Amino acid sequence: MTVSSTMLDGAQDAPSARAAAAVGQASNSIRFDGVTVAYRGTVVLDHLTLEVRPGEILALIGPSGSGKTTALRAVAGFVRPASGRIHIGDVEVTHLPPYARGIGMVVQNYALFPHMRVTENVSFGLRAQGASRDLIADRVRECLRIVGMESYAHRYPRELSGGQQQRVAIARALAIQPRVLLLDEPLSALDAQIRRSMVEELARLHRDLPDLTVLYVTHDQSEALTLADSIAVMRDGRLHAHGPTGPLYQTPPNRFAAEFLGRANLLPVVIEDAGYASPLAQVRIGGLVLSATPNRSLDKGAQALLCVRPHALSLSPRPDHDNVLPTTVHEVLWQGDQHVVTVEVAGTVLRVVSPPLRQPPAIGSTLDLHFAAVDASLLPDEDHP
Ligand SMILES: Nc1ncnc2c1ncn2[C@@H]1O[C@H](COP(=O)(O)OP(=O)(O)OP(=O)(O)O)[C@@H](O)[C@H]1O
Repeated sequence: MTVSSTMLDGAQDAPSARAAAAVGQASNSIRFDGVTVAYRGTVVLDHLTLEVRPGEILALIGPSGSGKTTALRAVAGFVRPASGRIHIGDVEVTHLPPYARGIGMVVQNYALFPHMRVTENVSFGLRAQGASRDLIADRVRECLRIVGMESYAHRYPRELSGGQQQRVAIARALAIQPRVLLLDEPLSALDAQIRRSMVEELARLHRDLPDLTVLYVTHDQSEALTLADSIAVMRDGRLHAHGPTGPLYQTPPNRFAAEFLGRANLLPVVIEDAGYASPLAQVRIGGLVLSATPNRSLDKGAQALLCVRPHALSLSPRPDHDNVLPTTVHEVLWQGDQHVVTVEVAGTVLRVVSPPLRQPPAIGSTLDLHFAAVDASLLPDEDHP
């Protein structure tokens, strides 16, 4: 499943070549319109409608088996949808063969040709397209420069580390100048430290190539939050949430998205004032009223979940923190660069992440938490619809 072997092998017939040229000319968005994929009658991608806008990185995240790779393979042309349509730019590619779609692809296990040197691996797609020697030399040099691998051009894959092999795989995918780059868990075979530096490199790569549209499949929410302009959350073959990264993290639309995008404290509350006439909603927990960012789908009297991220809860008052929540301390953990304090309020356990504390609170003591209404969003309580 490599870009070189599977997508570029073989001669292109004339209509496919024309379509490929058209894909190259059109704007470089990726659009799924009601795409359904089934394996032996089992639906694994269910009416996916989603757009990756030109030049953005969209991270497709979700648990194992949620359909992320299937969606990406449908764009690549390795999976044929049972229904729905896929466009790259203005061109419908649903029925085009993989090599005619104008895409680059990088998968988890590098998939470099072991018997070819780095240069030959990177130039493979261009050679299959019949590009001139001068063009190939220029492109290979440029792509190896982009991924910082110029000085390894004559090595074989076995002479490279995992991170270096993945850089070569990225250079190979970029060599054909794709409008769209598909990345399927590209970092998951690497150890944690190299993964972090590769995330930074991918962010730099995207700054260097701002027109490149990237569909990035990962199950790692921190990679998605770091790299992506927008995030789509999948579950059981369905799209569960989609939006720009910051707002989606800050105001997730449902419990699954809130918890999949990072640690979320979810406190059951009742809507006291939905906030239609004011910038903030008011919610009640026991005898206490707190303010939060309104959710237009939640009316007065509805049961809801107040969502606050652990680092948005503070142990001391701040001028912009308008909410005070009295709690009881359950546990205090020092983790070097931070303290994690677990507290309880009205039967719900909350997690607070704080910079290291000189005087951590005692277990069993009462502790006021402070937080800003803008850091508190409201979700429907699916257990009490
Ligand atoms: N070729 C296939 N034949 C039959 N079932 C398949 C095939 N490929 C994938 N599936 C099934 O489709 C569902 C979705 O798989 P997919 O690989 O898209 O999930 P994913 O979200 O990418 O998971 P992971 O994070 O584990 O890679 C799974 O239940 C999987 O078992």
